[in-house]
Amino acid sequence: MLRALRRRWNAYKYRFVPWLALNLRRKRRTLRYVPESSQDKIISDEDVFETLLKTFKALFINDLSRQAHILALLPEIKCKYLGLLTVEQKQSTVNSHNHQSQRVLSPEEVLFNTLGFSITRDQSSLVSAGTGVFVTKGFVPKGTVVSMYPGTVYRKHEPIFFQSLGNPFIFRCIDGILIDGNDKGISRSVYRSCSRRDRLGPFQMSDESWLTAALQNPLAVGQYVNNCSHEKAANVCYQEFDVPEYFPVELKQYLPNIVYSHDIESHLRCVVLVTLRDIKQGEELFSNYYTVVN
Ligand SMILES: C[S@@+](CC[C@H](N)C(=O)[O-])C[C@H]1O[C@@H](n2cnc3c(N)ncnc32)[C@H](O)[C@@H]1O
Repeated sequence: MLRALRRRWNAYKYRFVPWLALNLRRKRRTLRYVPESSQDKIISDEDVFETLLKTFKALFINDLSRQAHILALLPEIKCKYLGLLTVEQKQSTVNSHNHQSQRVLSPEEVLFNTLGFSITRDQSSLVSAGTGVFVTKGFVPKGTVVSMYPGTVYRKHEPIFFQSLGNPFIFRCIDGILIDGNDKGISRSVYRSCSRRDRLGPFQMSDESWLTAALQNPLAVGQYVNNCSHEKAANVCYQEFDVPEYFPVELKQYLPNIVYSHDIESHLRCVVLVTLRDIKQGEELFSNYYTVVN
C-alpha cells in the first residue's frame, strides 16, 4: 500500500506546483536556463527541415506501393520520386505495374539507412519511470534531430481541460501552445478525429500511426522520453519547429501533429528533440522537462 502510494507520488510530483516551487532552487542541475526564447534553438530551422525532408522522402520511396493513389493523381510527384530511386529500385518498380515487387524495409530500417540510427520505446533504465526511448542501433552525433513529439496542437484558450486530467503527456511550448501526446483515452480520440477531418482526398495531412504499435514515422516517440535526474543528465532537448507552407503535400502524411482547430490561420507547430551530445547505441534519451526562459 505504502509502496504503491510512493510510486504514484513519484510519478505525480512533477506536476504538483508547490513541489516544483520548493525544488526549483535545489534542482538547479536538472533545470535548463535559456536567456531568451529566441536563443532556445540548438540547430537552425533549416537543419530541422532538411532532416525531416530527407527522412520523410526515404519513407515515401520505401512505401511507393502504398502511395499508388497519390502517384496516379499527381504524375509530377511520380516523376519526382522515380528520379530519386536507385537503379535497383527503378527496375523492380518498372518490372511491376503495381509496384508489388519493390523490397519494402521497415520504417526503423529506413531511419537507420537515412540518418544512421534507429530508436525505440522500451522499459526505462530508471526505476519506476515506466517506458523510455533508447537508441537501439547506430550512433547519433551532437546536434541531430533524434525524435519528434507527436500529438494534437492546442493554441492558447482552446479547450483542453478534459484531455489534460491526469495526463502527463502535455508539452507546453514557450509561446503557450500545448501539444497533447497521449496515445490513450480522450486524447487519442481527439487526435484521430482531427486527423481524419483534415484529410484532403487521398492526401493525409498527418500521421496517425503513432497511436498504434506500427509506426509509419519511427521518429514519433518523443512523448515517451523521460526527464533527466541527478544520475542521468539530459542528452536531448526540445526544439519548436513551425512547418513551412512549402512543405511537400505528399510528405505531410508523416507529420505526427495536427491542429485542434482551424479558427486561427497559422503554421503547424511541431516539436523535435535534438541531441545535446553524441549518443551511442543502447543509451536512453533524457530531456529536461523544466526549461526556464529568462
Ligand atoms: C511524458 S511521460 C514519459 C513516459 C512515461 N515514462 C511512460 O511510461 O508513460 C512523463 C511521466 O514519466 C515519468 N517520468 C519521467 N521522467 C521520470 C524520472 N526521471 N523519474 C521517474 N519518473 C519519470 C513520470 O511518471 C512522468 O509523469
